[in-house]
Amino acid sequence: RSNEASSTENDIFVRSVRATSEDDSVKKEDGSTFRIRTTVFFFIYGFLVLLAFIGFLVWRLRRSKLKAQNNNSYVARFFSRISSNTYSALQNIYNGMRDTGEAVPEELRDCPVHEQLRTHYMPYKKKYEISNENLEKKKYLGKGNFGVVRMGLLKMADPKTEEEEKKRLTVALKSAANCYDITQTSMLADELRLMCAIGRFPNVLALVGAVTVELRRGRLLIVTEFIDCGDLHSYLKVHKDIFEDHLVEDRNEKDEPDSYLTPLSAKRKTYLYTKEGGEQEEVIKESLKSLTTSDLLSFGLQIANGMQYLATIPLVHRDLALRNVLLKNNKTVRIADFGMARIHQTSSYYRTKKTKDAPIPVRWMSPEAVDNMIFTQQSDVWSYGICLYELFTLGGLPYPEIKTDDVYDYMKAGRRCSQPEHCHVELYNLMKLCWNMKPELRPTFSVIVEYFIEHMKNSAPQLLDYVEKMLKVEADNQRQLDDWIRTPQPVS
Ligand SMILES: Nc1ncnc2c1ncn2[C@@H]1O[C@H](COP(=O)(O)OP(=O)(O)OP(=O)(O)O)[C@@H](O)[C@H]1O
Repeated sequence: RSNEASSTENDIFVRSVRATSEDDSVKKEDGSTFRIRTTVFFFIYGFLVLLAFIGFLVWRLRRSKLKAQNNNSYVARFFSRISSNTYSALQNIYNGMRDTGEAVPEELRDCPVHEQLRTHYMPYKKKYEISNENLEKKKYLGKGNFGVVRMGLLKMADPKTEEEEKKRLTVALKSAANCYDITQTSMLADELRLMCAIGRFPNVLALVGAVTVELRRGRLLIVTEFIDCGDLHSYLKVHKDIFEDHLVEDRNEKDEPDSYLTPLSAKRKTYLYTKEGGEQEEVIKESLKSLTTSDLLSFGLQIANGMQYLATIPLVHRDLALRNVLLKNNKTVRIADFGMARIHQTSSYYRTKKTKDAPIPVRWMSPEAVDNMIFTQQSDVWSYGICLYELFTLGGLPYPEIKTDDVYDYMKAGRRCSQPEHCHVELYNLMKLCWNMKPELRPTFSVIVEYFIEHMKNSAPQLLDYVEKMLKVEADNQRQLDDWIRTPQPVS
């Protein structure tokens, strides 16, 4: 039995050995199948990756070929569309803008800048050049007589830190509506030279820089600060319904003359800055959803302030109207649009535009400017008086009851716009001074600013302080624009 038992154990042993060797051979078989499968898998995978890579290379190659073709056809289109005359005209504009380094001759120094524009003494300053790569074009903002304006983002030219690298400045980009139109490009180039000469001032739209490298191909871009709330005229019209009149009968000084400047005026009014309980009101709410007489007063002073600066250059604006004054969300304003179309008034371009689509704005123009199209600081002062009328009627049309064709005869006959409802009599008196038939008897912008300051010192001193503070902040902001265009200095 013991022999039987041991033979059974041997059998089991032999079986188990046989089984183990069978398992091994199965495992070996499995292993090699696995290896074959893996190799095939990697081979197919690698082949697919290779195919994809080749596909990508072919795509890149075709794309760059297409691009080159497009560029060539753009250049071909450009050269086929422009005649050699146009090309040399663009070359002339380009040359005319360059700084020759010559000093302005004595006799030209006090000439209005529009005169100086005809010479090469008012050059484009190279420090304003911006690399196209640092600009990103954004949405369309509007179109003027000869230019198209878009919003853009500007990258710092020479960022010093990671934070500066990421920063972007929102700007406005102005280009010619049709870059093959020599008149438009030349107006744009003149506007750029003019803006270089104007420099920076809180109530005047500031130049940030320009892209001029492709000017000989008709491409010129003026980069200005972005003023976010549109033009002042539209703002007043839209916000008419929320307007609050701060002008009240003066209850405190009944025995005093009606006005310190015009003692015989019928009404004595002052601006109210206290609530019922005697609590002090904010002079101006920064929110655009609030519009009061104080805001109108502040806008009037700011426009006069900007015009006073332009007059010192000396620059005649020629198209001063609230539609050409831009508003920022902190309620500061910028005079924009320096009347380039008017300088080119002799060109047929100007005439077709102004007679067909944009008639001469006779309601804003002084009689002598309508008569002979001669613009001076005094004709700007007349237009400023009209701006005051627009302000205090909340965007009302000057001479509303008169047809455009009859306006000239109406003002020639000595008739003027009537006193707006929300306007202090002293400010209406100022308007009438601006509308003197004799240009030499109208106040200068310096006198207008002084008049305003005097008026505010007497009736709204808090407001005067407030406006002065706002303008200091704006001057600082404009100074910082240089940081965006400052290019890396070569290491000495
Ligand atoms: N710096 C800016 N910031 C924000 N918007 C602007 C700026 N400049 C212009 N715009 C917008 O673009 C529009 C067109 O401006 P642009 O100065 O070209 O034309 P315009 O004043 O209507 O006409 P023109 O210069 O031909 O007399 C303006 O009405 C304004 O709404």
